[in-house]
Amino acid sequence: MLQAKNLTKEFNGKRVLNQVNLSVGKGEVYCLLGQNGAGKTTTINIFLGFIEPSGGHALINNIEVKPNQADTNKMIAYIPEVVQLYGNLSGTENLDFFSKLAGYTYTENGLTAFLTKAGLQETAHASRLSTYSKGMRQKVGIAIALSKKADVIFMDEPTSGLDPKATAEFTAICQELANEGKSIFMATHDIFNAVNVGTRIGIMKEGKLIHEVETGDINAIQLQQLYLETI
Ligand SMILES: Nc1ncnc2c1ncn2[C@@H]1O[C@H](COP(=O)(O)OP(=O)(O)OP(=O)(O)O)[C@@H](O)[C@H]1O
Repeated sequence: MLQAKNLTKEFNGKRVLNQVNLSVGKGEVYCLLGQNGAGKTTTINIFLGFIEPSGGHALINNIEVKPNQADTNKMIAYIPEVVQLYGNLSGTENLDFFSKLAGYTYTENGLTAFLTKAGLQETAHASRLSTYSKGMRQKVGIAIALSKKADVIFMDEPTSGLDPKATAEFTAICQELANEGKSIFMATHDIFNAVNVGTRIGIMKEGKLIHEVETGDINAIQLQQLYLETI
């Protein structure tokens, strides 16, 4: 579903991604760890078509990603650390707006179903976004991803600043999405959550993917040790 082949990026002659190879299949959750500046967001930005690689290939469903390319853009969704929504619109109205922007129109019931599936309690659907917590905003972000029928969901530090309950809810939703066949690619600093939600974990250092481990093979303490030895 998602593949990086020798992905390389330079900014002003400085190499920030160096021959990165990775793949995320249907139903997999890939968690990418690495220090600040390791290259995690740059990797995501190439897949989102925000920036062009200097070398190598980024593929979604075997189609090469190019900036502003509708083909791959319609297969993906992006959930940033803080989901940007309209504060004076409700959850339902935001979802209606953003799903229409992606070319989909749903009935009120359809919108409600996406929000509920994303874990947003029904009493909040009609409330203005300005009253939502960070975790609730992310649920609207997930509902938008579902409404776009995205195959691949990119997330950048999605659990940063979430309380443990919101993190656990978020993890459960990610697992459900993966069970339904979505591919999830997540940049994170949260080692514990990576072990909980990930099927595979990558550790990046200075633009290179140094380690890849299957989560079945490692616990959080071991992963923390490997991370500290690596970075
Ligand atoms: N537009 C840009 N122009 C120049 N340098 C950039 C640009 N974007 C990123 N970089 C540099 O590329 C490197 C990788 O940055 P990136 O944001 O991908 O790291 P990261 O692993 O996501 O870090 P963080 O955990 O802080 O989000 C850093 O040295 C950063 O300064």
